[in-house]
Amino acid sequence: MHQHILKLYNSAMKQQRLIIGLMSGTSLDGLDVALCKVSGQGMDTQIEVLAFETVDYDDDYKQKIKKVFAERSCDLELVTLLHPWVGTLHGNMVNQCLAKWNVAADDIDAIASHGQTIYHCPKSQHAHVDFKHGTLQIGDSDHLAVTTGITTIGDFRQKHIAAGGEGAPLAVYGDYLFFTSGDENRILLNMGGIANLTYLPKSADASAVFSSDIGPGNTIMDAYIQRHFAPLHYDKDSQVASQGTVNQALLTELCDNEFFSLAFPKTTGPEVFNLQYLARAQTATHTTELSHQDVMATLNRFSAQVIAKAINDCSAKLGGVAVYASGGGIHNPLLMQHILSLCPYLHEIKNTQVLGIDPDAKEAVLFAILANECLAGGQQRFGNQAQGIPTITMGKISFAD
Ligand SMILES: Nc1ncnc2c1ncn2[C@@H]1O[C@H](COP(=O)(O)OP(=O)(O)OP(=O)(O)O)[C@@H](O)[C@H]1O
Ligand SMILES: CC(=O)N[C@H]1[C@@H]2OC[C@@H](O2)[C@@H](O)[C@@H]1O[C@H](C)C(=O)O
Repeated sequence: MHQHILKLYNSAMKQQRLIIGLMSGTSLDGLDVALCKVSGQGMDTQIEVLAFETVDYDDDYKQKIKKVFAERSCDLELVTLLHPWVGTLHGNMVNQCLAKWNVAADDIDAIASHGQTIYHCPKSQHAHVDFKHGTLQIGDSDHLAVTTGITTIGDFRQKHIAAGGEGAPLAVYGDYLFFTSGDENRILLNMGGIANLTYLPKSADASAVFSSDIGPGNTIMDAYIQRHFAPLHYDKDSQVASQGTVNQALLTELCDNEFFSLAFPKTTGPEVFNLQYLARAQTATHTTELSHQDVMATLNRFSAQVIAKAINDCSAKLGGVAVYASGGGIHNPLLMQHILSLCPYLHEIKNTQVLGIDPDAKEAVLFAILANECLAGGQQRFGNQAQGIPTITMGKISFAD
């Protein structure tokens, strides 16, 4: 037997595994690195986050990725070069975290790497009749494995598409295994660049569970701030949006997109919700002269409105519901205030910290759970295919040498 297969077998047989979950999201703010102690599998999965760090990207990374990110036309040579470059960079960032945490690479069973999405095009968002869903993450796992010396499981989304899903969101797999509660109906809400939610009835009925993207979380707000308030990357503590007034005509136009009338589950990305989307809405409503503060106030309300509508649609099915939020949007006070005001039956929106998971680490942890399933799971049946949750093992395995 090859030594790597033997080591994998031994990892799979352990009571507890150390898995590093990595997420590099659509906001391009940094690489989320979560060192997780994982035991069990399926509905018995237990996770403890031993250490978490967001390793910030420098301007060089952001500039390079932005040249290809969500672009229909771009330099194919650059894409080819970025694929190994991002993998090696992520590997170096993991090494940096391990040194800081004083943890040896040999003690880690696996890295679970999401990679960097550069283009996402579900069937609903492209016009090619010959093609179905597609999504592309760069940062090849072989480069991470060789750079860190740690077996790396990556490229999770392709199997989802191969098995009939749209490639996203994958949150449902981890959310269902880890956050389902027999005591209450739950919505797990993540507000990153794109917002998504997972619907978890307390019945734990797998056929009723689903995850769906909702629409923009921070992505258009971030892009607007980067365009008009550089070098700021985002509207820290809603400082800009709080100074403006919502423009109702623009808000109505922004909400007028067929994505919002598609049934759950569905997926989207910054390929649709971007500055061009905003510019078209401003032109249509003759609001191109609005102040930056008013535009930001309107964008903030827009995100809140689509998120609140999704929560309201789910809670109408679930009855009483508790919402647990994660992702950078929880740090945007105006956004949180708007969402609460649009869901009057909610007394509060908690965050996943009360369930034991740092809300900024949650997506990285989800990929650690997927890697754990790849290694030691595989017995869990998920809900029905129609809900976009095929029962599959995700992730490709890269060895260190
Ligand atoms: N203090 C803050 N005030 C306002 N917004 C904030 C604050 N901190 C973080 N954010 C927002 O959160 C964003 C980062 O969120 P997060 O890291 O969850 O996104 P992501 O994981 O890259 O996206 P996705 O989940 O779509 O892949 C920032 O770009 C910013 O918009
Ligand atoms: C294609 C892609 O990378 N999508 C991300 C993005 O960020 C949030 C939302 O859009 C979600 O669909 C997904 O990530 C999470 C982790 C998911 O798959 O559940």
